[in-house]
Amino acid sequence: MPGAVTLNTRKIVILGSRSVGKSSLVKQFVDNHFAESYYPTIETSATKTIRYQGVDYPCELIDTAGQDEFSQLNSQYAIGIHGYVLVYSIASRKSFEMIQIVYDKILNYTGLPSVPAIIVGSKSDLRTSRRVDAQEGQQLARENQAAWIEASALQNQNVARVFELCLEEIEKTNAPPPPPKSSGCLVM
Ligand SMILES: Nc1nc2c(ncn2[C@@H]2O[C@H](COP(=O)(O)OP(=O)(O)OP(=O)(O)O)[C@@H](O)[C@H]2O)c(=O)[nH]1
Repeated sequence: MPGAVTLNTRKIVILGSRSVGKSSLVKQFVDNHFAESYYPTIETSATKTIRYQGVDYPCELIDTAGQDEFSQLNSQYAIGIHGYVLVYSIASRKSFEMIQIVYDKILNYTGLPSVPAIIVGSKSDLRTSRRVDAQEGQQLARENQAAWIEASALQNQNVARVFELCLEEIEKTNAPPPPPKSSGCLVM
């Protein structure tokens, strides 16, 4: 049933500064379409099924308005959310610096030590205007136990990977802990 909420439904929120390409990533992923024109988002939601380890997960992708350091995190983006796509533009240091601020707001709101997340360096096609090195993105992700990738909605590069990796982060957290290692010694 289209749009039905099932046990497998996962809610993913896309956050980041204004104009970093959040809507463009979602549009490219869901509709295979890229628009040059810029319309600031208020909030939209789209659904697409993503497969992970042979299981289909209908994912609700919640595309948000751009944040700045003064924006308050809407409670809707903290409660009942399974995973986060945190987007900066590789051509904007300010948008990169916003990632930690937004991530900390999520932790603050949820009271959790970490949440399933992927940090995305968007507009990777803008090579000559690059202001954030790949290594910096990777390090930020490591520090926050998040995944990381660079993507271009314009060139449709790594766009599907963004959402697949986010789902992977979510399901890693949901996975039961591995069985304890056998010591080779059985205590009866
Ligand atoms: N070169 C390039 N431009 C992009 C890319 N993705 C988005 N853009 C452009 O960047 C501008 C902003 O894109 P949006 O997707 O609307 O950005 P947003 O983050 O949703 O913006 P807000 O709704 O204000 O938060 C638009 O003019 C897009 O065409 C990309 O991968 N490469």
